[in-house]
Amino acid sequence: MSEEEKNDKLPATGEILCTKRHKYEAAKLLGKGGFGAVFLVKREDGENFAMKCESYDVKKQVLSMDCKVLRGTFLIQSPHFCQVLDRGKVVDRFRFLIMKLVGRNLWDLRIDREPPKFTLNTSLKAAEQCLMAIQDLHSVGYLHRDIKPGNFAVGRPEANEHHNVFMLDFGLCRKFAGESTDKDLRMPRATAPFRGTTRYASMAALRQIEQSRKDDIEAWLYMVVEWTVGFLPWRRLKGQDKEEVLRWKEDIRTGEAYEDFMQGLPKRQFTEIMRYVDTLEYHSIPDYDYVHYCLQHACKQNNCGPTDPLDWDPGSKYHGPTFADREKKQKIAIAAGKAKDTSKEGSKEF
Ligand SMILES: Nc1ncnc2c1ncn2[C@@H]1O[C@H](COP(=O)(O)OP(=O)(O)OP(=O)(O)O)[C@@H](O)[C@H]1O
Repeated sequence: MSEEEKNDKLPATGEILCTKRHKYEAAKLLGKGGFGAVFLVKREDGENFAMKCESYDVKKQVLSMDCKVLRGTFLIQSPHFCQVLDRGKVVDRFRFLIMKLVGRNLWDLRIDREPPKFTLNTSLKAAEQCLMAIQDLHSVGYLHRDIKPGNFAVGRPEANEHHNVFMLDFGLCRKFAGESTDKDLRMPRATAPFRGTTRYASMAALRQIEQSRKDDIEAWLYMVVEWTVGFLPWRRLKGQDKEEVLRWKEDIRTGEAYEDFMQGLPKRQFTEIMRYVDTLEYHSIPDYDYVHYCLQHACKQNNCGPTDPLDWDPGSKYHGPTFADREKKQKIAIAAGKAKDTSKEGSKEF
């Protein structure tokens, strides 16, 4: 099937899509995949949203996974996920969901810089938010399995959300908690087909071993290193070069390759994170607080202040969500007896 045939079922710019509640006009294509696309849409009241659509031709439906995951993260009121506001379908063509519109993704934001890297302050602050997003996703029982900079975006400046990082694209998510009432961890499969992006994939994923929470953290680490240094040593290798990328990832753990890899990074804290991640096993519950503590330590050692500005908003004090805010909010909610301590759910029950 040609690209055109694959996509001719998707909406055209200017097309009007109706749900039971609203009408939306497809205004602009924001991103396109094999059997799906994301559009900027305008609601009849003039408000802008993002519409993610999936063609009926798709072999494996993933839009329902986006929905399930985003319902879970909405229930815990995580600030790192877009709320789904509406959904619908155009029979025989595509299904769609309407969600909060966010801004630029963290791949594009880095690539546009000269040299293409973030300041250490920005890398560490974005790293903290992405870690919280991963922790929230795990707390509702899902693994992401495709942690990469293109799957994180900042909010829109018009909405004053550009200090907030959002996680996107749940098409490769997998529920790691069993369906039984005691929420046991699912049994790992003997081998698991590769899911993810070679450049950021964990060593276990590249070896086709069933992924678990630690693998999202390992991928997060490669992403943060790329932001900070501007590249990863295996940047020239392609998606199909899995064995070579795996060899690189093994090599950077010792000797000369380790020393080179740590160039330009807060060496002590990044070594601690890498060594810590390497101690984790399939069943391990990552100690997110410990990883966060290492990031905080890296900030302090390098004079990155809590309100130092982000690279994409150099004129304003940083006001994005932090670990400290989250703990404060939880304490207030728990004290008021209004909320369950869901952030720790993963660690207690799974
Ligand atoms: N809520 C949103 N607001 C604005 N832009 C978005 C939103 N969701 C996704 N996008 C943009 O559309 C692109 C594709 O989105 P997403 O990753 O969810 O879809 P996909 O079809 O699975 O894409 P891919 O195959 O590239 O991962 C993203 O990189 C992002 O730039």
